[in-house]
Amino acid sequence: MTALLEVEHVAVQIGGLVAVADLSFTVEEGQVVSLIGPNGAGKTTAFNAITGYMRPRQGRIRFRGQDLAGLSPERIAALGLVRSFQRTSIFGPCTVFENARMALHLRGESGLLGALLRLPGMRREEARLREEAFAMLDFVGLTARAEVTADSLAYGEQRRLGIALAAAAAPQLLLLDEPAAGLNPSETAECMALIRQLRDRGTTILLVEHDMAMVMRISDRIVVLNQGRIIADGPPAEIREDPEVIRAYLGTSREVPHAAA
Ligand SMILES: Nc1ncnc2c1ncn2[C@@H]1O[C@H](COP(=O)(O)OP(=O)(O)OP(=O)(O)O)[C@@H](O)[C@H]1O
Repeated sequence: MTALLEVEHVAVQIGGLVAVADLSFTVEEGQVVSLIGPNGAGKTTAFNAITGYMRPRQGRIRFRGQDLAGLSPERIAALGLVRSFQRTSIFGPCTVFENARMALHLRGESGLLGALLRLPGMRREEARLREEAFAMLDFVGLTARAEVTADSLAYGEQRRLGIALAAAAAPQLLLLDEPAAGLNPSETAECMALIRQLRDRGTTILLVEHDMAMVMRISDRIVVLNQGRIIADGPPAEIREDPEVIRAYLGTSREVPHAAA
């Protein structure tokens, strides 16, 4: 069976610097795959290449068998490959509910313009979107916060809303860039539960994350990058014991870190 995402010998250059030297890995449908590595390893660059924000100098990226070369980020998102950003894409002055509803509109089913003009038939559509927006907020545990402005949410709540907004597009593959960054342990646990729920609903997840405890617990597979190259690819139990991974993270020390980096 073809993998959902196939990355083959991808290299990305930024100015004179080779940010990703030779990257090959696959993501199978239904899995949570984590891309990890020390600072500057090339993880964000890999995300940028996969989602069309940067053009690889060489190599091939295929999603559901389709070559993504030359496609814009919007086109790639429309194919079902969506990313969330390290800084969330929520709109602070709007309410949490309005953010959710906007994300559903942007998914493009009803058309924002039609909704704004309140064309005939749009009322029923609007009621359906409203219901769906509340279902989405319920899914991420933010129903009670629906009417507050997004910028008054606690940090962990903002991150959950950010994931919900990316998930609103009902992507087949969701790329999450450090979803647990800055979260406390209980917020991290909530974030992890949310990722599992998304996976259980049929969304495949590719994750960049520094919190190793989370990565070890949530991943089906871990791909380890160091200086733009893959040094290991396997299940968590294998990665934890891999001598090259241990060296990359800790120099001569013995263990891959368990706590947040
Ligand atoms: N806009 C840029 N201009 C110049 N160099 C860049 C730029 N973005 C990334 N780099 C360089 O490319 C390499 C890979 O960076 P990248 O951000 O992909 O790493 P990362 O693994 O995501 O790191 P981190 O964990 O710190 O986010 C690094 O050497 C970095 O300094």
